[in-house]
Amino acid sequence: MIEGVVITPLKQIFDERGKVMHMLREDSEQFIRFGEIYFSCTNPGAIKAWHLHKQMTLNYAVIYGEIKCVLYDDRPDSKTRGQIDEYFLSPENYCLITVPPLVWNGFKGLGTKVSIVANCATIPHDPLEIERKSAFDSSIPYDWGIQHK
Ligand SMILES: Cc1cn([C@H]2C[C@H](O)[C@@H](COP(=O)(O)OP(=O)(O)O[C@H]3O[C@H](C)C(=O)[C@H](O)[C@H]3O)O2)c(=O)[nH]c1=O
Repeated sequence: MIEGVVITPLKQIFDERGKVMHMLREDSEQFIRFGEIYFSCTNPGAIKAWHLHKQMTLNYAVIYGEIKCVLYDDRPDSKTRGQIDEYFLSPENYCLITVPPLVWNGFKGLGTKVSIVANCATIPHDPLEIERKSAFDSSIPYDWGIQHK
């Protein structure tokens, strides 16, 4: 796992009316501070990548649909420099993925419906603290196409 990334399994509480999905509480080990929560909705097959936040710690949970979330570490001082990690996130694999600043991240919508990624972030959205690259930028060694094995 990329240095500084934390995966926390999350609880869902079901009853005949529906369910409650946990996400983040102030007494969680992963809680740093509250900046903003927003929901990124991704169409099937769409790729939202690459983003790098210079200051924001991300806390992602996929509350609906399914995404492939990909992380790439190019931090010069990181023990996991050069590593790519893939996570398949959905209510069926319901967890919080905490991503520290300076780790490249992106995701692709899977399945046949819109996917909703909640981000409970440590600072409010600020376009000036985000760096972006095309999903197909050759400086990141990742192919977003489906890999048939
Ligand atoms: C998040 C946000 C976005 N915007 C504007 C900026 C763009 O004009 C437009 C789409 O934003 P963006 O291309 O950044 O959307 P996503 O690719 O879904 O990414 C966003 O959601 C994923 C999960 C990330 O964590 C990104 O950091 C976050 O930016 O909404 C705002 O005006 N306010 C906001 O709070």
